[in-house]
Amino acid sequence: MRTYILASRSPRRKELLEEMGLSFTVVSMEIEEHLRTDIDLTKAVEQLAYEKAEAVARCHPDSIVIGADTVVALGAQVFGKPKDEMQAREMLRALSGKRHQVIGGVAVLSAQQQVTFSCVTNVRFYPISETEITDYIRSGEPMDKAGAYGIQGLGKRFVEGIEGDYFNVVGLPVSRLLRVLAGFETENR
Ligand SMILES: Cc1cn([C@H]2C[C@H](O)[C@@H](COP(=O)(O)OP(=O)(O)OP(=O)(O)O)O2)c(=O)[nH]c1=O
Repeated sequence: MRTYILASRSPRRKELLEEMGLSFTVVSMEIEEHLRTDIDLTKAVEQLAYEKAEAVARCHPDSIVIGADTVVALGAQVFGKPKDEMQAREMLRALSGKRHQVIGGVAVLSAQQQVTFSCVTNVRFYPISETEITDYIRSGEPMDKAGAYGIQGLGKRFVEGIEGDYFNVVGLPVSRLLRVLAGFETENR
């Protein structure tokens, strides 16, 4: 039986996988996250997930390594994690009253097999006032999250509606991932 490694520092991804009863360790490598703009956005996000997983898989060839990446797309604009509070404010202003896509890329790698996939969830925000934005930034919640919000936290107050996988927004499309992992299990038998 192979061991699983989650190649991510995200506490949300760890929690989501733990809730599913998967036994795994966390090993993450610092990689330079560069989102390609010459390919389709979903493919570029998958590629980042792949790079995160591959950096760890190289040192752990006997494990099944899971990498993930999440970005927020508003038309042609793509938001990762805000660099500072000013950028968080700009992202929240842009998302206010609009519908955006949360794109999650996932890569699962073993020595024998590599699967990458992406998941898109539509999220619509109510209009958000400057005061709400200021209060929200003061909470500290936006700073380590793509699009500067956390749907699972105080950020839920902005959400008018959602279409698609909620858990993809939180950081990991767990149900699809478990199905992919089941394929790796079969391969191991
Ligand atoms: C939109 C949204 C994102 N997020 C989080 C999920 C991810 O942790 C983060 C996006 O940043 P990522 O760069 O995808 O991941 P990370 O830096 O947290 O972790 P690692 O690269 O080590 O895997 O935003 C939420 O927690 N809630 C939300 O509603």
